[in-house]
Amino acid sequence: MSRQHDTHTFDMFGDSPTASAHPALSSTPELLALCERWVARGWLRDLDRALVRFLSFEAPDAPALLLLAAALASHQLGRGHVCLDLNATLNAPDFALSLPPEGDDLNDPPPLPSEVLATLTLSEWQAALHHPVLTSEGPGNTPLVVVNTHSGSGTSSTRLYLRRYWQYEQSLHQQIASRLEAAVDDSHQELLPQALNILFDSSATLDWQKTACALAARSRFGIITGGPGTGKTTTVVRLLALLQTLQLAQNPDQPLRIRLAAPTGKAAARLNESIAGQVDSLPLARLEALLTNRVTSEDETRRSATKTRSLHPVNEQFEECFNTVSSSAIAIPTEVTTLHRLLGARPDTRHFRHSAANPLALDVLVIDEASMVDIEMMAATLSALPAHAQCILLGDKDQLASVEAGSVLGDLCRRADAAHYTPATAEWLAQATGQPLPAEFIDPAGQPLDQAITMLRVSHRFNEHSGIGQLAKAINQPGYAQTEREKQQAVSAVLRHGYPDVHHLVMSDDTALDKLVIHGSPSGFSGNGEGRTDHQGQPIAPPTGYRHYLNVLHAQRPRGESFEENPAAYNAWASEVLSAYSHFQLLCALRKGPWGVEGLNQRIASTLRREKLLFGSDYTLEKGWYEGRPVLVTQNDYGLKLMNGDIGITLAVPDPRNPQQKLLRVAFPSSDTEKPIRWVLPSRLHAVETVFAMTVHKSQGSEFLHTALLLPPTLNPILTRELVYTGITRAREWLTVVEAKRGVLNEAVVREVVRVSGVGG
Ligand SMILES: Nc1ncnc2c1ncn2[C@@H]1O[C@H](COP(=O)(O)OP(=O)(O)OP(=O)(O)O)[C@@H](O)[C@H]1O
Repeated sequence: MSRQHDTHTFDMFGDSPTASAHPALSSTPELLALCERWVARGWLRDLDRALVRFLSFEAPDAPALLLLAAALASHQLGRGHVCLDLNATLNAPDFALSLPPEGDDLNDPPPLPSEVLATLTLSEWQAALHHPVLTSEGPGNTPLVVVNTHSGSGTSSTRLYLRRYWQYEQSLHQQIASRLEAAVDDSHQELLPQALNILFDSSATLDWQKTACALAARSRFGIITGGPGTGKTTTVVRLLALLQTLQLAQNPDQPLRIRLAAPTGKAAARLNESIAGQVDSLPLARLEALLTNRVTSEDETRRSATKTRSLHPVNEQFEECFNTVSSSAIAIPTEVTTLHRLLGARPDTRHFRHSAANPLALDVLVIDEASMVDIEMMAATLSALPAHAQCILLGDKDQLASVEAGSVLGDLCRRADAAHYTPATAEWLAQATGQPLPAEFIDPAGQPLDQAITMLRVSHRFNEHSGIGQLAKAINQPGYAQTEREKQQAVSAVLRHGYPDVHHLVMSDDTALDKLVIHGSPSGFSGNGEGRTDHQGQPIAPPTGYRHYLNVLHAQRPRGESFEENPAAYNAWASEVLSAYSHFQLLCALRKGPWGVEGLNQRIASTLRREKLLFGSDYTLEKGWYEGRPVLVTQNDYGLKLMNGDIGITLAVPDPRNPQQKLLRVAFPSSDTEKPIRWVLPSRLHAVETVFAMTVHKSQGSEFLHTALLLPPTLNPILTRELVYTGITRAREWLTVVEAKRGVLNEAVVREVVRVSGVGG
């Protein structure tokens, strides 16, 4: 439902809405009544209504149109938008505001935004936003900020912010701009090409990983973005070795203090694991030799120098603080923390211990999974960085953004596909990396931010024979490169092509979904999914459904010994069950209704019970605890050492007081090699949900051997290109795309999340 707005219906007698306008546009009591109805229906939050009341109390003369805009700006914040975009709202009110929300049956609904705003013009709304007490166009202390922008093509747009979020955006702009302006000390940059050549094998084609390292090393702010398996982690580990080498060339006794962070505990744990593996393969000895040779030759030429410079492995105190690899002078950290911990979250306040007034003690900060960092956290983090520090963001710009307000990485990387490197950057890169840049990536009008971003473009996990990789590529083609129709055709072509790792399932009846969740529907893959090998020639386990982990659970249960007598046997069993669970995961877009997590969880539990894979009454299957119940942790619990996103499986173990009886315990994997399983009493778990079905939002940062992405039969504002992309890229080896009704996928892939903000634009 989109309509064009012009000023032709503008009231010739002034800025008030036309006579046919909805009464809530011109009367504050009517507007408050409308807000009440929207709140009662769950369309607005209490908070949104409270804001309107507060503003109308502070400024009784405020026009209803302004109050409405404030209510909607607050509503948009709750949906992840930093501000209200008036143009987008008027063009497609219900879509822009995602109303009615998911799960509303539309029985006797209150007026839809499209009805309320039907006669309103942009200029009427803009005019109503001028108010001396409530709004300003920037600095000041009004609760709201109006930002008008004019593009070169003559179009104007208006955004309304709650002041706090405008300030976050300003702070982010300033922080990034000042970091981009400040040059990194490059007195030892002549080492750069040599160190890069040690870290990267020579390549006949352009090595974007090498480019990324070079660019990130010359700036105090850098972004490395790329899809799954493009080597973000590999690159950043090499980058850290590079930065440390350049630093030690400058000052052998003062290694860089490097910290690694991620937005969630789960993401931090994942990076932790992959970094530890990657650091071992670094050519540290060759980098050290480069430094030592250099020190020696310098000393020879500068015979007058009194201080002999040599490389020492870093001292113990440094190691302890920064958890670095110790055997080398080139200290690379291996421990990843959450941003909350890094900044020093304090209970009951949104302020952190570290801020501009008390900056972090570090020289380099790497933030992984940066697409999940919201604007408030990003602004707080950049403010807490010392001026000299380098900040590097890693992430996939095309993934869904954080659930909180702001899509900072996506916004900053809007121009990353075409790179836009200036000729000066291209020349510098050619010298540093020995690789000339193709002309298509060079743009004399490139902006400073463009020069600090590298997009990794080659997936080392999905090659051209991988349907998962090809589908991700087809979905992600930038809008300027093709029409919507072309994108839909490209996506359909991948699905029709018959790639061995992708199964497209259009549900004709209910049994298809049941078969999928039980068996994984291997017959949907060529050769029943048998006989595939990975790039190292290792066999890939065929696609499975939930029967697999439940079979492991029942077949491998330790017999004869109690938990206390042989904890190792129970730990081994739980590890096998957890590993088998990671072979399959059903993802869906929605939370509510039969196609949402809630309905699907009930349905799948009943199906598995019918199959005699789960046992328990209906009640316990839906809500209670039963053996085999997989649960997802939805909030960090530092006491239990469980992180938001962790998955555990409920297992029955003999009761030590009466071994004939069973007790339920939830088994979670742990990184502690001594205690590989964390056994938790169900009663201690307060923030968990059953996870036979998981929303795509919750799946971010996780991967499953076989991922099935289920799309509901009708379109919904949640169904977008980013959601489909994020869902399919959770698949490591097997992907089933399930359409409850043919055509929904095609519609979804051409709908972009339009996160509204002024970041990056
Ligand atoms: N230049 C390369 N040549 C060959 N293999 C590579 C290269 N870079 C990365 N890889 C391999 O590709 C796989 C994925 O790399 P990596 O984990 O660094 O990617 P990523 O982008 O961080 O992945 P994710 O999306 O899971 O976060 C790893 O097995 C890694 O060893």
